[in-house]
Amino acid sequence: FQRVARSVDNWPGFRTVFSDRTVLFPFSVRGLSPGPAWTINSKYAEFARHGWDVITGISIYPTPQLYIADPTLTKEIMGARARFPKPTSSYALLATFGTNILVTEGDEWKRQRKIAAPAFSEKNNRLVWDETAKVLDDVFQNVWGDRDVVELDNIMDLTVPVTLLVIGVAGFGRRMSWSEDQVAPSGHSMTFKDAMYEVSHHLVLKVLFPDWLLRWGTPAMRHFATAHDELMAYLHEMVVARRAAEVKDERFDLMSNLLDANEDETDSAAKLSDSALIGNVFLFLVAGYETTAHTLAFAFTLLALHQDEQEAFYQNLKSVLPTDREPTYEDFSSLSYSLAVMNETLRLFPPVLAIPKESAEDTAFTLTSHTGETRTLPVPAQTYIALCVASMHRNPRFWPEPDAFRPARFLGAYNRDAFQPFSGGPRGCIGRGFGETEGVAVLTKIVARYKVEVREEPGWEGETFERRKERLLRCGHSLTIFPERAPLVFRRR
Ligand code: HEM
Repeated sequence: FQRVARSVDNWPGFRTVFSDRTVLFPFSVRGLSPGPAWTINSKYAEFARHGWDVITGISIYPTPQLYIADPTLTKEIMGARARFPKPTSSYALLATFGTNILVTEGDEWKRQRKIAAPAFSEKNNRLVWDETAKVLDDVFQNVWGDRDVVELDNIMDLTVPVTLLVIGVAGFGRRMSWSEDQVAPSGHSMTFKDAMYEVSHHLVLKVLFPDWLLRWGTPAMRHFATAHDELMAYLHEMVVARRAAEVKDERFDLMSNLLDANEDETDSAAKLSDSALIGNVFLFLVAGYETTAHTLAFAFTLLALHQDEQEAFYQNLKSVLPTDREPTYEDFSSLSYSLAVMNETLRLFPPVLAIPKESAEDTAFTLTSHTGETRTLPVPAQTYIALCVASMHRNPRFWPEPDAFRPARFLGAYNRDAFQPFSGGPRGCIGRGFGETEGVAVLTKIVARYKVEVREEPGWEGETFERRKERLLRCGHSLTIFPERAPLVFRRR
């Protein structure tokens, strides 16, 4: 412990038994562990307390950890892939369906990214918009019908199914409707939607328990094991069906694009194996819906809490779409307010709280403290580095009133390096366009039609605004963070 602390020159930070990465101790207990979600729970406070935008973590791990909330250093590390590669073990649980672009590094990552990148094309973004619009029209007409007031026990009951339906069709060419997909098709014991939801929400079980225990354990474990098998079977079927299709009609969903790019690869050594194809398809599925579903859930909750901000957003939508015309993909560039609402939500609640990197070699950073002191921090090889975007997004040096919800701050100039919900550099999010297109389409179409409010519930009368905000925005944590329970009302305008 002393040796590890000395290796980083006793730089201030956490001194705990467990680190925030210890899966078997995922709690925040003073002196024992900061807990896995400390960056969102304490926001910027730990950095403010120590007076530096870089702090350390010394624990039972044999190597130190660095936590960074400084934009310039964050950008430098994201841009230098060879010096600061990804510790691929951090994402071991996302490799359970096969190797993929997120869990690889070096030449293997390059090979996979080359084949995966063309899938995220402009044509795919257009498809995302059109399909999102269709899913929402189905909800408006067939699920909410002519009701003027729709009450939801939890906003996730809307955003999760919508984003699953969108990734189903724009990711895999599998069109489903809200009500049709309630019954499992023959040969399956679970619907695709349910299998996907269960697996991504409880993926951590796969790391904690061996397969035999999952199959014979508690009902919850067995349910997870079944969902895992079902999802694997669905993914195989989808790849096989697409391969076997006699006529390959022009399709722009991610999976078709990925399979086409793999078949077009002339260098057979560069082609992806079946396992890598399934692994990437699974990754697109998880990365493609959960991040966006959770961001939209926070966005609607924030809009419901901040009626004045919602009104400003709505007035802007009326000016962009004056004749109550339905928005189309061509409107995307005019819908900068919708993107600003999404960005402000991503600033306050970035789904990926911290981006993991490690130092490939011994190096050092020269840093300046909040009081102007300059010091050099030695960084030994194999130091684990967490780019704490959730804390950086609340750093008051770059974000005035950092805890306030103010979408308009994204309409003017802002420090782009201090806003990294999608990471950046060569390993930045490949699905950013997909996520932004879907997010803007959902926010625009719903807020143009419905006013969103917090549902009044018995037992909470007389609650202060601060208390209500705290209750509705309390975070749960699966692969990404989400609002634990936010009951909202959608009122027809
Ligand atoms: C709000 C939406 C989204 C957010 C905030 C987000 C965030 C991120 C972040 C932070 C990373 C970097 C992770 C790391 O380096 O450890 C990442 C990578 C990735 N994302 Fe996203 N993402 C979003 C939507 C999507 C969507 C819709 C897809 C696909 C349909 C997607 C696919 C991927 C893939 C494949 C990678 C790995 C890229 C690589 O390592 O080369 N993401 N995303």
